[in-house]
Amino acid sequence: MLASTLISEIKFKVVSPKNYDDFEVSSLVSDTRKVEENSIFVAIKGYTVDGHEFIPEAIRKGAKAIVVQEEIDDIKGVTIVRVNNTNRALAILADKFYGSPSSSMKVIGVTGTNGKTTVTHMIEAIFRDQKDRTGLIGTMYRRIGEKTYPTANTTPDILTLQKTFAEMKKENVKAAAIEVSSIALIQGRVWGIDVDTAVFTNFTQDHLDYHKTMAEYAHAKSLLFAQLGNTYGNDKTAVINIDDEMGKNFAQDTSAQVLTYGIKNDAMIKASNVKIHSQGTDFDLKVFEDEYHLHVKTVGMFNVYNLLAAFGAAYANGVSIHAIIESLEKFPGVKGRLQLISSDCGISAIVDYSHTPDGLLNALETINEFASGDVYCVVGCGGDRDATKRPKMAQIAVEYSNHPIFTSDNPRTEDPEKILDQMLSGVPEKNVPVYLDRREAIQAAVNAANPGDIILIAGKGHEDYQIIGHTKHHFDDAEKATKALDSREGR
Ligand SMILES: CC(=O)N[C@H]1[C@@H](OP(=O)(O)OP(=O)(O)OC[C@H]2O[C@@H](n3ccc(=O)[nH]c3=O)[C@H](O)[C@@H]2O)O[C@H](CO)[C@@H](O)[C@@H]1O[C@H](C)C(=O)N[C@@H](C)C(=O)N[C@H](CCC(=O)O)C(=O)O
Ligand SMILES: Nc1ncnc2c1ncn2[C@@H]1O[C@H](COP(=O)(O)OP(=O)(O)OP(=O)(O)O)[C@@H](O)[C@H]1O
Ligand SMILES: N[C@H](CCC[C@H](N)C(=O)O)C(=O)O
Ligand SMILES: [Mg+2]
Repeated sequence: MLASTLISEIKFKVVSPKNYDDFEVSSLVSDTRKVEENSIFVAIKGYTVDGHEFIPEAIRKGAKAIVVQEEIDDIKGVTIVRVNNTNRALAILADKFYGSPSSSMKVIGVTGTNGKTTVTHMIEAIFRDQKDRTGLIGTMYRRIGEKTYPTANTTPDILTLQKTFAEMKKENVKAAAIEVSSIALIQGRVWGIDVDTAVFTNFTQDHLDYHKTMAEYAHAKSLLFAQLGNTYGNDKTAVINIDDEMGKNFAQDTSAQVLTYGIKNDAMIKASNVKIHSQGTDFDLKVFEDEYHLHVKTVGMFNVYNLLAAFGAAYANGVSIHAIIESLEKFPGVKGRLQLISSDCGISAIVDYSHTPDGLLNALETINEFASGDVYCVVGCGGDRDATKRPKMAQIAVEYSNHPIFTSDNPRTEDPEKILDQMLSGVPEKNVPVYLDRREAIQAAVNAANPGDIILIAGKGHEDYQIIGHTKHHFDDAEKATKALDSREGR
């Protein structure tokens, strides 16, 4: 594609020199480490560094045009495009450069504090069963059909995102489910993505290190719905949990058509008579006036909400009710979400990715529904993340389990002892055992438990690593739990 074709996409800009030499663009990049001959380099002001500082490097490596938001001196042989906001320019350029791939498929964006990964996997499963080629982008991976690719963020940066959609288009993907984090919404990582259906799961505390207040966090989440569709009638749909107060606001504010779901309130898609067992859940489902009964493999009230969300997304995209129900009934769950590790010694471990107060509360309430013995809870909190979650998660572990054990999650660059002290500050009157080493905490729970007891290992779910400082070490809760339970069997 010619540079002039791309540059003309940005309406409001200053280009110097005015009569620049056109060239065939080899790549569009925002990271100088990826610049090659004939790249366009977009300088982004980041949280750690300012991309404008790397302009000399970009030019050395062969960039022929630079997009900036600061005034810079002319550079011989280089076209400079100055805009008001380089993030926005990058979104416009990326969509054009990759040929607007998201417009060629159904895109379902899922946002909310908890449940995004679970709901996107449920949606993927429904469309797969329709024999549609599917795409999935989220915390665990990017997946196109059967192929998975690693990912650094829950919602990737705009270039990775557009590149992934371009690959999906090439692979003839018909429906893609994508997790949209609040941080991504604030940073404009989904600008230019043609989202057809926006799903809201729930709103509780997380990420206050980043958003500072719950109001700002809510504003971030609202953007997905505010940005959906246009001010005229359209075919976009917002699928909204109406039992959540914030959901009511989003339903009120979007110009898209709204499909509501819930259990407590009068929703278009409504579950009732929910019965939770250790191996599954039963409930009645009403879709407008029609009634159905579901027996699903996923456990817990919160998963009923996730199922309703996925149902809504598929229904909004024309999948038949019977087909959706069939897919949801056989959905096996997601790795690290209430993942059961059974053993011959009669003690069960459950690995769960609950890393927010509400997530932990839900996981423990669900386990308490079917636990016949005592409940242990091994839990820690991540470093370089919302510190105000720590005392709250500690309180929930103490209140909703018989035997809380505190340990490290991903300390990242924080001192793990300080994180544990902040957890303990939430339960000053309790004498909770503390193990800095997560493996030892899991082993201690297994050693102390009796047959019939359940051990919840919360916070890291599918993660197969522990981040200490800037280094990722191999660590897998399920693997450690299996090993500890095996050692117990041998006794
Ligand atoms: C705070 C935050 O969101 N940071 C994100 C941000 O990084 P940053 O602003 O620090 O980038 P930077 O290092 O300052 O670089 C600025 C610019 O200079 C460029 N650069 C940099 C170095 C160089 O040599 N040359 C160069 O050109 C960079 O490519 C970039 O364009 O942009 C990066 C690229 O898009 C992200 O990967 C990174 O996410 C970091 C890893 C992160 O931890 N983010 C978390 C907080 C996050 O986004 N989480 C959400 C929610 C999780 C959930 O709830 O599931 C997520 O969506 O993952
Ligand atoms: N609908 C829900 N409501 C409340 N808690 C939930 C819900 N769904 C899942 N959880 C809890 O939150 C944990 C994380 O679930 P999931 O990974 O699906 O959420 P997520 O929104 O993708 O999280 P992240 O923000 O890390 O991407 C689960 O292990 C479970 O304990
Ligand atoms: N996507 C979430 C994951 C948290 C997982 C937990 N194990 C932690 O490290 O805090 C985040 O980045 O906040
Ligand atoms: Mg997720």
